[in-house]
Amino acid sequence: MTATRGLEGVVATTSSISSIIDDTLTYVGYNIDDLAENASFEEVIYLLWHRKLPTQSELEELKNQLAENAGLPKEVLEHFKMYPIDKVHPMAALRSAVSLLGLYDEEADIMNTEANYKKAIRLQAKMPSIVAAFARVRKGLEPIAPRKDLGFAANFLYMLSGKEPEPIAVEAIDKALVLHADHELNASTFTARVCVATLSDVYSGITAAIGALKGPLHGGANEAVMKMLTDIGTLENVDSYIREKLEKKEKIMGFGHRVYRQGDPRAKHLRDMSKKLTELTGEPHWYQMSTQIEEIVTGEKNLPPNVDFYSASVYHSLGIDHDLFTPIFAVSRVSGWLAHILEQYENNRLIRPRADYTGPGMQEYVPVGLRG
Ligand SMILES: CC(=O)SCCNC(=O)CCNC(=O)[C@H](O)C(C)(C)COP(=O)(O)OP(=O)(O)OC[C@H]1O[C@@H](n2cnc3c(N)ncnc32)[C@H](O)[C@@H]1OP(=O)(O)O
Ligand SMILES: O=C([O-])CC(=O)C(=O)O
Repeated sequence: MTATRGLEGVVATTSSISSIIDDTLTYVGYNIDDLAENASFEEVIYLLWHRKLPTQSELEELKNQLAENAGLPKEVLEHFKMYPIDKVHPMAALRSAVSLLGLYDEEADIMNTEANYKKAIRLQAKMPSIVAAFARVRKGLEPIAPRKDLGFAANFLYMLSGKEPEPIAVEAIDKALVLHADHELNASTFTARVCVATLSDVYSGITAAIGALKGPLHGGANEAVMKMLTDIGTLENVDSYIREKLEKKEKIMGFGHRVYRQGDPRAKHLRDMSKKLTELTGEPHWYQMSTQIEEIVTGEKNLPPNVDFYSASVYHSLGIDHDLFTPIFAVSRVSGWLAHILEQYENNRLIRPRADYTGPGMQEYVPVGLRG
């Protein structure tokens, strides 16, 4: 048995949800460029869960279901107040809150297709409410109840700030949600599938996936990119900062990808948004620094930016706290995780690979008193 490090190139399942072929990303056969330009996030959720775009009435029904289910049980809101709130990362709070939600869902362990679909709606609906509520509670502010008349992206921004968001902010968040919704068998989606393949419940699968997304080699990279931009500070510092990191063989966050070779097709949409939004906020240096970093890293290492790179300056320009960047990724990606969880249940087999053992050979047990 020979191990493939990081399971690179290993095909671990079939799936009809999204594909990456020759650096082209599609959701159910629709090119991500087409969806980013034209589809709303709610349409994408429907697409991932039903493998078809919704009719107008199907879309309205989904939007109503999401709006109806966006409220949080008071126990979850109360729980936030018990956290050491100034030390807790919002991804850890989200992970704990989703796990807690499972305790208050009477259908949590009912495993039929209908009950699982209803849980998918509830989780998708409540994720932005959790992120927004935690973001406010930690600042000593009251959580804001979701509004039924707002779309998914607008409601999220409204719950964060308490103000009706500008159309340009809604458009940017909606597009970011579309771009992050699914991505074949990435680490967090694989985690979700491994978890539920034991026939564990949906809440366990999503809790596990949030844990996997949190790491800086995956979803956590967007926050790390903003930290790097902040550390660099000025355009003049970019060159020396990046070249020094490369010389020390340190990774530049937001670059590289396990699957894409020529580049991540999502990055250009975020780059365009970053340019537009940073100009609008009067802080074009974030975009300029980012393009300068891209030039050096592609030139020196031939590594193109991934989805996390330009999303950092996009979210920053929308006034979002930097440690909420990865939770926003989760608010979107939960749609993909749920699609994969439902797909796994439909055709389940336990996921259990092997390990190439590298420890010592057979040893004789020695009682503790006789050990040297
Ligand atoms: C939504 C997402 O999850 S997108 C990915 C988000 N993560 C990041 O942006 C973190 C930075 N990027 C990385 O760490 C990697 O490119 C990953 C994790 C995305 C992919 O990792 P892998 O396919 O395992 O590649 P691996 O880490 O083995 O790197 C291969 C080589 O490229 C180099 N490399 C890869 N990414 C980078 C980077 N961002 N900066 C500098 N060098 C890099 C590695 O140092 C390694 O070089 P070596 O062969 O000389 O040792
Ligand atoms: O596919 C991956 O390995 C990581 C990624 O880009 C994503 O999850 O969006």
